[in-house]
Amino acid sequence: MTVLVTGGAGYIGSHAALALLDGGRNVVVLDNLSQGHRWAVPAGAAFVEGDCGDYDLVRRVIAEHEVTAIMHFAGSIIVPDSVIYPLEYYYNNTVNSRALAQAAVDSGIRHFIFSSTAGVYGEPETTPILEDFALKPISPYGTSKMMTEKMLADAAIAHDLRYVALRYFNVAGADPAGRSGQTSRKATHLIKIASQAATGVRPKMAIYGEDYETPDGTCIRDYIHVTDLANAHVLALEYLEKGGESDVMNCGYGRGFSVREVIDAVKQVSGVDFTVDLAERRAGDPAALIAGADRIRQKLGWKPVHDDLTAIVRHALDWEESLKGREVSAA
Ligand SMILES: NC(=O)c1ccc[n+]([C@@H]2O[C@H](COP(=O)([O-])OP(=O)(O)OC[C@H]3O[C@@H](n4cnc5c(N)ncnc54)[C@H](O)[C@@H]3O)[C@@H](O)[C@H]2O)c1
Ligand SMILES: O=c1ccn([C@@H]2O[C@H](COP(=O)(O)OP(=O)(O)O[C@H]3O[C@H](CO)[C@H](O)[C@H](O)[C@H]3O)[C@@H](O)[C@H]2O)c(=O)[nH]1
Repeated sequence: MTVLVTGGAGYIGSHAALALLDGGRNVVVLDNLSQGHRWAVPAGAAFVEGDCGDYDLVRRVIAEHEVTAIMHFAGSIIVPDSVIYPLEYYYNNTVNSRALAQAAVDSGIRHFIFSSTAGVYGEPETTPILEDFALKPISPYGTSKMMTEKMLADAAIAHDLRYVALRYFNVAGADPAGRSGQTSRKATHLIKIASQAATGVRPKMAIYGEDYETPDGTCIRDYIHVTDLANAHVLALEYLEKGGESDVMNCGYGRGFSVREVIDAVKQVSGVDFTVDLAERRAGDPAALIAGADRIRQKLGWKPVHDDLTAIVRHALDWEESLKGREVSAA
């Protein structure tokens, strides 16, 4: 019994692989290393370099490793890039997911966990955001994920496959034991950028807009620690194995912090007063995104243990320091 983790050389997938291994499961990682790093694959996991959209390869990996479940993290993740290169995003996130799902169904895989995003909701009129809100993505990235969710829903009706799509809010932090963290070659996420500014990897950073309708004028997001998120995946798999129905679930804590509060926390924890410029609003940023987070707690019994901005920032900073000297571009 082995779990196939696509994208397990990347940020969230490597943490999920660690959580699975910590729980005593066998893991095989399939990653094409387009963004991830071979060294980020946890030591106890088998590794296959290749594409999750390669149907024959996936069938072979499933057979050779006796895979019984799939966690699908592989994908392209940068929202503004998806606006510039939409067809590449639909290819990597939707077309390749279709091939993976086909290989899963044809191989008799019955349990599938999918990395979705709060981006499927677009700009909701009210917050917190519940799972049954209308899906109105405003980027090709969000649409590519929504399409994969729909494919899985239809496949689950037609075939002996059940799935959980986890809609992540803002993922941040790093493994508390320092075994993995955010290593993406092209950093865009706020806590990663601020950690790079605090550790001298970048000279300064900017706040994208201070004129939103929020208490301090900057955007509010629901930051979830990557280790709590990884554990949610393990619980989602156990839920399916116990016979749970296919479902979609938000992954967030149900509270938010503003961009300014996050930057203040990074400055406070690091003790570094790095330069912060004020820049124009970034296109497509909703003012506030907070998860309605009851469903995942009720259905999976998920109990987060790192719901603490200081801890999230501390772990992100520790990871950023540990990256110095490794082969990772800061761009
Ligand atoms: N980071 C976030 O805040 C966030 C938020 C919502 C959803 N997600 C989703 O979570 C998943 C993981 O994101 P991440 O932050 O760990 O990104 P990441 O870039 O660190 O990891 C993605 C991994 O997938 C690999 N990959 C990409 N395309 C592949 C393919 N076709 N075949 C095999 N491997 C491939 C990359 O090499 C990389 O190792 C993605 O699907 C992303 O859309 C992330
Ligand atoms: O250098 C920076 C980077 C970010 N921000 C701001 O910080 C906030 C958070 O931005 P991120 O880029 O960290 O995250 P997003 O909210 O844009 O998007 C992330 O969270 C979404 C859900 O909330 C989706 O899950 C999406 O896939 C994921 O990338 C935004 O207001 C952004 O404008 C800055 O001010 N300066």
